[in-house]
Amino acid sequence: MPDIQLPPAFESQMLELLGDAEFEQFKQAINKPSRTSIRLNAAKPFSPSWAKSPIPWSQRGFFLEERPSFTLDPAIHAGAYYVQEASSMFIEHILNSHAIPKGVYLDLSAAPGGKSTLLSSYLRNDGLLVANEVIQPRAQILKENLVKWGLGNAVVTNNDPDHFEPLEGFFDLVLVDAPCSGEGMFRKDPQAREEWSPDNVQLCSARQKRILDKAGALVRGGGYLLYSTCTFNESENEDMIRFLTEEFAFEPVKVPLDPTWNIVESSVETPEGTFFGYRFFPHKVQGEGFFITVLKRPESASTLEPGKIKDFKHPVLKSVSMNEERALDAELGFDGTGKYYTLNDSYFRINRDFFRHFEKLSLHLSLRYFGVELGKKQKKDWIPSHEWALSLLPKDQFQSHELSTEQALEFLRKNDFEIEGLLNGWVLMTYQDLPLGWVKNLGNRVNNYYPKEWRIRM
Ligand SMILES: C[S@@+](CC[C@H](N)C(=O)[O-])C[C@H]1O[C@@H](n2cnc3c(N)ncnc32)[C@H](O)[C@@H]1O
Repeated sequence: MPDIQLPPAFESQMLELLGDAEFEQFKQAINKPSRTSIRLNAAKPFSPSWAKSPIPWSQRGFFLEERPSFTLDPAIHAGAYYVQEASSMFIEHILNSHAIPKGVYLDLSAAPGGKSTLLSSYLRNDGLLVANEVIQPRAQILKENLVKWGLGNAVVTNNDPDHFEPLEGFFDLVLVDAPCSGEGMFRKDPQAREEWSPDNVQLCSARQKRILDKAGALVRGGGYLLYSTCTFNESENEDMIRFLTEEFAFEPVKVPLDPTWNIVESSVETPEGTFFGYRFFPHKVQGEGFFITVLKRPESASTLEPGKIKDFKHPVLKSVSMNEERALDAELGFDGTGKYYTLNDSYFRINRDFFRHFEKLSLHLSLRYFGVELGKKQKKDWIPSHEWALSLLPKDQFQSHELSTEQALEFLRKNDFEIEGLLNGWVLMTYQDLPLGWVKNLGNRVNNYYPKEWRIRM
């Protein structure tokens, strides 16, 4: 493979940042293939034999020896793991090392959803994640990935950062994983190299300021802002720390590092004190280029409580009466911790602890998905949704059937295939005990209900 050609202006920039000797190591590193890594979903037990080398700053992240054909592994379609670049998993270490309080989190630039699945796992039942993506088709992919992850604690929205203005001071944590010039992706992504220019860096930096100008105000008193990019230059990184501290009251947060991790800490002096950034260089860590900083809003900063909405009125969402909720819990074998809504005759469930937050959000944002969609009711029968199949919610009233790898792949291709010994009705298909979706046995034939738009084509 010929050496990767780098834009000359980028070479000068990196030489300045790293010095001669280290720049040589950097060039050598980006000419080597990147290492594939995955993060397991703790809520969906699965221990592949091929996940042996742990990523030091992550409890569930593993490097793989080679890149398998993920599409042909049914477990990935069941949400048992997510393919994620190792440096990004550092967010897990930030959350755990500071025991950052759970609550209502916002991932403002969330698609395709790697960091949202991480935040969703951290929050479990003690929080609500708003995963937002401004570009509509990307919001769809984000929804799909969170549905597969299955924790039911996320709301997917499709909004511009400007639309969040009525929610200033509402979030316990805001993550801005900003669109950037992508210098850290040069090894993996030739397009990032072709599109790079000093002018583009300045354009990205101006856009990041516009995003942060909104995002900074969304964090409640005592809450946290995480800002990250996959680029190395200071204009898109340290300059954003300066900008945030000029525009808003923030306190610095230092992240404890193990020196063997080789993550490079930078410091930024401001009138508010010394702030910190963390850089991942491919010649120092086994991951792609990444930068992240953590800032904390002072306790005295303004906070927006969700308040009590007396009569929840929404153009398309309807809340379900208490009586019907009790009946649903009894019928479905749920534990009573959920609150239900209907949308186009389909039932949705969210964690009751956060329903006030959810209702407030729903009045300001463009919802693409929330909680778990359960499906529709026809008289006494349920037409269960695919989302319910992939969620952690009980599905005890349905029979289930374990598939072999070949059968699971046929199911995921949405092909018809022979299954012996099924009772009539809805049957949950599982692979290594992980739910994959539904079939309906009509007696004379079995219909495959895997969503058409998700089917695999290999
Ligand atoms: C680095 S990617 C996010 C990756 C994602 N956080 C993950 O871990 O999977 C940046 C995202 O920002 C979105 N974006 C683009 N322009 C934006 C803007 N003006 N405001 C907010 N987000 C924007 C892009 O569509 C893209 O999905």
